[in-house]
Order: sequence, then C-alpha cells, then structure tokens
Amino acid sequence: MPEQLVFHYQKQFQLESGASLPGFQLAYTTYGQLNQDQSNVVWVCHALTGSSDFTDWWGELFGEGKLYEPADWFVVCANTLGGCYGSTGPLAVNPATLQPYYHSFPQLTNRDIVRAFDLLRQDLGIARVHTLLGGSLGGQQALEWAILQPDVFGNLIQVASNARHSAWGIAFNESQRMAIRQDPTWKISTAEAGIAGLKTARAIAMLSYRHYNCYEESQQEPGNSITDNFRAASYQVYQGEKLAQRFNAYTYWLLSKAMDSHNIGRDRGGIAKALERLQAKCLFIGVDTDLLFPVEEQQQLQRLVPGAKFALLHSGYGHDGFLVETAQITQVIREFYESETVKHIHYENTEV
Ligand SMILES: CC(=O)SCCNC(=O)CCNC(=O)[C@H](O)C(C)(C)COP(=O)(O)OP(=O)(O)OC[C@H]1O[C@@H](n2cnc3c(N)ncnc32)[C@H](O)[C@@H]1OP(=O)(O)O
Ligand SMILES: N[C@@H](CCO)C(=O)O
Repeated sequence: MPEQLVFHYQKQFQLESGASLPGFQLAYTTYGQLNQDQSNVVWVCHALTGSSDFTDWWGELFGEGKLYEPADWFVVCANTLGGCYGSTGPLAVNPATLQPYYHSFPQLTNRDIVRAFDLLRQDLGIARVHTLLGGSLGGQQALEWAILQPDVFGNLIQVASNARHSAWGIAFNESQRMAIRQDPTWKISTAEAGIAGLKTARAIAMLSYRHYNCYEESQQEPGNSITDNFRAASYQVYQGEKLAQRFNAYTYWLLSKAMDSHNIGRDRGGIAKALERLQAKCLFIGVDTDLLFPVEEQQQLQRLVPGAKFALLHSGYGHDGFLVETAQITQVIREFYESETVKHIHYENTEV
C-alpha cells in the first residue's frame, strides 16, 4: 500500500526569481521498501494537475505483476511545491502575515521545484535514484533535475515532454490564464477566486491534451437534430466542473507559469550545453498524436544526448496518451532496461 507522508523544510528557500519562501512542506507518497544498497529507487514527477499518489493516475505501472512491483522497487513521488495536494502552495498560510499567500505566492520555476524535491531526497538519505520518471510538466522537472544533480540518477525516462517550453505551449497556457483573469472573482483574495475562469481554462486545455480523432470518436453527436447542448459541448463543461472540484486557480496559474519558463538551457549556455551535463541513460518517449508536446521535441532531445533512446507510443488520445497508454509505456521501458543490460554486458566483453 502506498504511504502518504509530509516533509518539512524549515529554512529560508531562495527562488530563481530572487524571492524566497520561509520554508515549505512537501506531501509525498512512497511505496515498497528501500533496499540496503539503495539500488531500487524510482522517483516519479507528476504532471500539471497530478498529486503525489502516482497509483491514482499511473496505477497501471505500479503494483503486483506490473512494471514496478512493490516487492522490488521503492517508489517516491512528491506533490510539487506550489501544488494543492498537501504541499505548500498559494492556499497555505504565509507565516509572515498569518494569512494565506493567495496571489502573493512567489513565482516558481521547474528549477526551484526540483531543488525542493532534492531536499526531500537528501532528507530520505537517498544517494542514488535508479530511475527518474516523469510525464508532461513532470517530464520537464525530471530532465531539469537530472541536469542539476547528474550524479544522482542512473536512468531518466521522460514522457511527452521537452527541453524548453514551446511558443505554442506558452500560447495555450496564456489563453487559459486569460480565462482566469476574465473571472471577476479572480481579483478577490479567497480560496475560490477565479474558479469559473479555471473551468474555462481546463476546457481550453483539453483541446491541447486530446486530438481531433479522439473527440470525433467519443463526442460525435448521435443524431442530426439541432440542439442547445451538443455532446462535445457538455463534455467541455463537465471537464471544467470536474477539475474545479479538485484544484484551485492559483496553483493552476502558478504551475502553468512554471511550465512556460521551462528552459534547461537557461544560464547554462543553451540546451545542447546543458544536456552535456547528463550522466543518466535516457529514454525519451513521445505520443504520435501529441499536439502540445509534438514528437519532434523528444526526437530532438534524443539526437542531442549521446546514446539516448526514443520510443513512440501510438494513441488516439493525443498528449493525454501519456496517462492512458500504460501497456505501451511498460513495454518500451522494459525494452529500454533490457537494452541497457545488453549494452553493459557487451562493454564488459569488449574490455575482456
Ligand atoms: C499525470 C497527471 O498528473 S494527471 C493527474 C490528475 N488527473 C487525473 O487524475 C485525471 C487523469 N485522467 C484523465 O486525464 C482522463 O481520465 C484519462 C486521460 C485517463 C482518460 O480519459 P477519458 O477516458 O476520455 O475520460 P475523461 O476523464 O476525459 O472523461 C470521462 C468523463 O467525462 C464524462 N463525459 C463523457 N462524455 C461526456 C459528455 N458528452 N458530457 C458530459 N460528460 C461527459 C464521463 O461521464 C466521465 O465522467 P467521470 O470522470 O465523472 O466518470
Ligand atoms: N491531464 C494532464 C495533462 C497535463 O499534462 C493533467 O491534468 O495533468
């Protein structure tokens, strides 16, 4: 059974922006047991609206008989700094004012977020991580972290993600924030501020997470009559309502901005130079119908990292295929591990 825990960091935490937080907490989930030589750690980074409970949204990868068996692996996932599933975020109380941060929560970057994860890793006494795995925003964080702390990670598996957020991706995110800004309640400092805007933002986002074919297959109108509530329309409304039940507009805003600023090359002499720091063996996975993180982004990464592998998932879903196509993900990760073993044996034979 996954265990839910909380890490407290009680010192000043400096952010890339120059602002700082007077400490923070991270909610995290673990599963399985850390082995004696610490060779069985898998660290998972979640996507934009995910929680630390990876068994909730990537459950097909973890469990008995699955890719990562609890008997063999020690899996850790932390809710992102700024998140709304137990980690310090905009709804947390600012100790300086004794009021929730709300709009005053400082802007974060993926580099800040993974520095916070790394403090948790150190607190857990984990010196080496066998595999760092993340999708979408979580994939951006995984890559950033593997560059920041290259000697920690043995394997990096990045799914449906990139090295620098694209102009297209930023435009989508800004369109979503425009919806939040248009909500008159966004100006008021309450937990519910901007919630109607958040619903619209999610509806816009869905168009980047899915694909034309996916909507055609699941939301085509059954008849030919004119209606005021087309199936595809009510689907959009429902997806907005559903997110509003479990998220808030502040965290959405904050993390979408963190995604916009994602650029592994910042202050490192560019992307290619930053990638030279990697020590992990890398697998970049793309989804063939992904409109938000098109496969060219993962293929570019594979070309720039010597020895890296690329795998393509086939999905009708689009970007969200990274959550759905778990059978294919299992297969390509198994093949990746096997190919690394073969390579290792080959090197040993060559040396002999
Ligand atoms: C990695 C991450 O961090 S994500 C973590 C947080 N996110 C989640 O946990 C959600 C992850 N899940 C998903 O994104 C999706 O459920 C997927 C991608 C896994 C699967 O997508 P789908 O099978 O298309 O399901 P999707 O959730 O989009 O829609 C189904 C829902 O829409 C409803 N629905 C379908 N058509 C319509 C319609 N025309 N009108 C209104 N509602 C509709 C369904 O009844 C269903 O409702 P329910 O969720 O309350 O059961
Ligand atoms: N469905 C994903 C999409 C973003 O990667 C999420 O809600 O986090």
